Amino acid sequence: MSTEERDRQQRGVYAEEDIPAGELARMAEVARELADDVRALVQATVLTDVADDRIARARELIGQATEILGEEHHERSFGTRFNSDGTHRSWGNALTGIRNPIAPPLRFECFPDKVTVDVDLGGAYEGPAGLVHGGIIAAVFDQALGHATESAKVPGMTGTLSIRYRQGTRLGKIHVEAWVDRVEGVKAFAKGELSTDDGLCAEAEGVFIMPKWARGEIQEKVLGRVGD
Ligand SMILES: CCCCCCCC/C=C\CCCCCCCC(=O)SCCNC(=O)CCNC(=O)[C@H](O)C(C)(C)COP(=O)(O)OP(=O)(O)OC[C@H]1O[C@@H](n2cnc3c(N)ncnc32)[C@H](O)[C@@H]1OP(=O)(O)O
Repeated sequence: MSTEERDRQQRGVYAEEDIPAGELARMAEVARELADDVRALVQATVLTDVADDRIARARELIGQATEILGEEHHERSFGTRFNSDGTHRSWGNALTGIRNPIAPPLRFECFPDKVTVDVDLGGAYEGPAGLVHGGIIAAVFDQALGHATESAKVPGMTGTLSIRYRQGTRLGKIHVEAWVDRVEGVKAFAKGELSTDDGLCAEAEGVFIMPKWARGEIQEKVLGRVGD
């Protein structure tokens, strides 16, 4: 596939919608509840200690649920949908997506100078025994620093991300802060810190770049709207 064809396809993932606010709120509630249930299922799967016959029964039920959910579905991914009311939604996002059970999910608070997020990472996010997986920490930072750039109206895709793991992050509650350090043209340099009751656990810095294919129309849309 040529670069032009790939860029065209990538721009096409950004869909336009016209859903009334009340209907959107209802859809969000349904999506959240389903993802919460499946997240609980993931946690139960990791931690279960029941006998084989109970696992076989659970698998039967999970199979039925998967079949029902698959009756109608999006083709490949949820993408980002721009609504006529000025919001956009990325409900499939692996870290924040409200209908994605893989997402912890992260819910950011935005301040003029930074974004913050508090989340409880349970047994499904384990790396070293009892500790959060380093790749999960990197993913959380990627999203948090990315969110800081979006909040500061200089959004971009991750060009480079580096992380300094200072001490193991115990499974449980984490607090993350991220902010934009400086901007140079299409590049936003962001930084972040992750802490727990044990203190500072990891620090990150990264470069977020508005890609060539998104400069212009898509850039304007993203900058002009709020979303989840
Ligand atoms: C709708 C708009 C879409 C974009 C905005 C997103 C909206 C944000 C919305 C919501 C935020 C939510 C938060 C998201 C968080 C999650 C983020 C991720 O997981 S992103 C997935 C992982 N990252 C990738 O897959 C990137 C893959 N790489 C690329 O696409 C390109 O290589 C890209 C965009 C990084 C740069 O390519 P070029 O062609 O568009 O830009 P060129 O013109 O070559 O470079 C511009 C400048 O950047 C430097 N640069 C290029 N690549 C770099 C790199 N990897 N690291 C550092 N600098 C780099 C260059 O040297 C140049 O600098 P000089 O202007 O000359 O000073």
